[in-house]
Amino acid sequence: MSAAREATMGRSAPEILRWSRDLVDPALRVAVGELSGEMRAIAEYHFGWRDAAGRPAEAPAGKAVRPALALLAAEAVGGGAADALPAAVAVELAHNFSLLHDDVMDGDLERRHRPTAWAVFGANPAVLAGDALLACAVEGLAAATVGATAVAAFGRAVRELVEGQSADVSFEERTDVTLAECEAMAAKKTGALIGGACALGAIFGGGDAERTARLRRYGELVGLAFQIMDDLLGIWGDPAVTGKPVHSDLVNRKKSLPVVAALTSGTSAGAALADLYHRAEPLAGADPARAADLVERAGGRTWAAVRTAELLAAAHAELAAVGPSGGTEAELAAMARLLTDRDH
Ligand SMILES: CC(C)=CCC/C(C)=C/CC/C(C)=C/COP(=O)(O)OP(=O)(O)O
Repeated sequence: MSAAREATMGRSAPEILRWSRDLVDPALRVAVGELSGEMRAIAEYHFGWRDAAGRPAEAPAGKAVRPALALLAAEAVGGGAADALPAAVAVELAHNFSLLHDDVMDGDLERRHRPTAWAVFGANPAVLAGDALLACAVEGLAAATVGATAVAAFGRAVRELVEGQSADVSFEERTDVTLAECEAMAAKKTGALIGGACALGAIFGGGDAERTARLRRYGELVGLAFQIMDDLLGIWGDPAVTGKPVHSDLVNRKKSLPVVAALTSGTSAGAALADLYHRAEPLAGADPARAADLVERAGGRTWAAVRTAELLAAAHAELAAVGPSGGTEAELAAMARLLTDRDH
């Protein structure tokens, strides 16, 4: 490890995100710059680098947690962050592919405090821009020298992400979703790419199969806890901070984890929530606020806190078994805390 790197050990999670962004942003812009015409305009709008008219902008960007985890995972196995740049760029491109598609599928009009890309450019162009980002990610990985293992890890993460999204969509039509099914869905929809970011970082950092698998597992566990937090924000998040409408998941009757925990709680509040969720008419007026209250009273929020603590403990055990080099164990632990205790 370089002397410069040794001097930066023990950083806070916000410092890590800033460090990662400084490293990754230029490479991400180059990758997106490979796109042409409308695909590029949409991608640059979505990333916050341009406005809808194509003028340079500095709109609120995503948190970029996946690239930071990829860089830290490379360091955890004794490699350099710079070695893992292609991994960091690939996972951020794949993440944004999924957001572009997700907004179309959900009909969401706002993301990161701005109109969604599809609301500005149309659904078909936004879907294609997402596809183009995914293709860029594969191109970038293929151009790096680590070979088939990295491409396979990336393919697995994206396949599981899509499988998770498919399960999520299928839940919309069901009234009997179990908590175990919901967790399995979230583990794929969100855990797989966060686990994939850690695995890819480890591969690019020269990690062996065992440490790579442990870092993947760490990411999957943290990713599931991250989704639980995301679900809490979808119910109780402050729209001014999240950049999403108030009670967004409840308005759409999303079967998020705290909601399914409440629905399957066997409590009278859970039964009242089921009546509200499963009736024919959409939630309107005071319904979403009432649903939020019922989730709370049925124990959905308490379940989320207990499960998050369990997942973090399991994640830290994986991390300890990796025996990360330098101070990366503390830094990965700091990232896990930031991901699961956040307001946006
Ligand atoms: C195939 C397909 C359409 C899949 C959709 C999968 C999907 C949208 C999963 C949700 C994952 C998630 C918590 C996103 C927010 O990430 P974040 O908080 O890191 O977002 P940011 O980049 O805005 O910070």
